[in-house]
Amino acid sequence: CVTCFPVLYGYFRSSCSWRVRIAFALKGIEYEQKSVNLIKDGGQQLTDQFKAINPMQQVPAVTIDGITLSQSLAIIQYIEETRPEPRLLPADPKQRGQVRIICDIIASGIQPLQNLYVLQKIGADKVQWAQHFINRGFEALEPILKQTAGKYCIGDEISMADICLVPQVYNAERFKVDMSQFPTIRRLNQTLIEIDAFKATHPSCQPDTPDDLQA
Ligand SMILES: O=C(O)/C=C\C(=O)CC(=O)CC(=O)O
Repeated sequence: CVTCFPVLYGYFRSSCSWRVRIAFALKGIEYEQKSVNLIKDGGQQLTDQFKAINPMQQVPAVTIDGITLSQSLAIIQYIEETRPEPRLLPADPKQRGQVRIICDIIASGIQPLQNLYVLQKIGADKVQWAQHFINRGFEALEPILKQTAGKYCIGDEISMADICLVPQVYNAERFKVDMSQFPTIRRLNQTLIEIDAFKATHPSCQPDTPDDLQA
């Protein structure tokens, strides 16, 4: 359907689903949410029905403009290219490069190593494992952000870097990472989390958030 609202297949505390919710919110795009419960029934993402939507059997996936997209950054880039206002990538190519460093460190270098699938596969202590990879990534992000940040990750304009950072800090807090080691990341997160598009899309207030985790 080309005329109806985009549909986001996601899960309240999937950090990658949250990235897409923030992007929709920042751009003021109305969308419908369909919950894919990653825990219930052994994981609804593993059903044949969902596999037809995303063969990687992960959230998020989005149907929009008559096509189905998966992979949060691909989704956000599509939204950016088709609904350019307000922009989520700076005009300056150097700053765009910096945005992409932050996004890639998080989306390739941290989150995939601490996601549910990996934690379920490894025999090791889940919390220690997750902490290790989040710490390793944040140790790289901290000095980079110290150089690039203004009010937000890259200067004073919200970008895809901020969209990736906040949900990753949420995961860090979930895994009890000591955030006092990362003052720049912590400061940016505190600023961003007060902005409507980040607040309204928080895992604690989604349609599929369980009652005991509701804010
Ligand atoms: O524990 C659960 O309830 C299930 C999964 C998640 O929240 C999401 C992840 O696996 C990690 C992530 O999104 O970064």
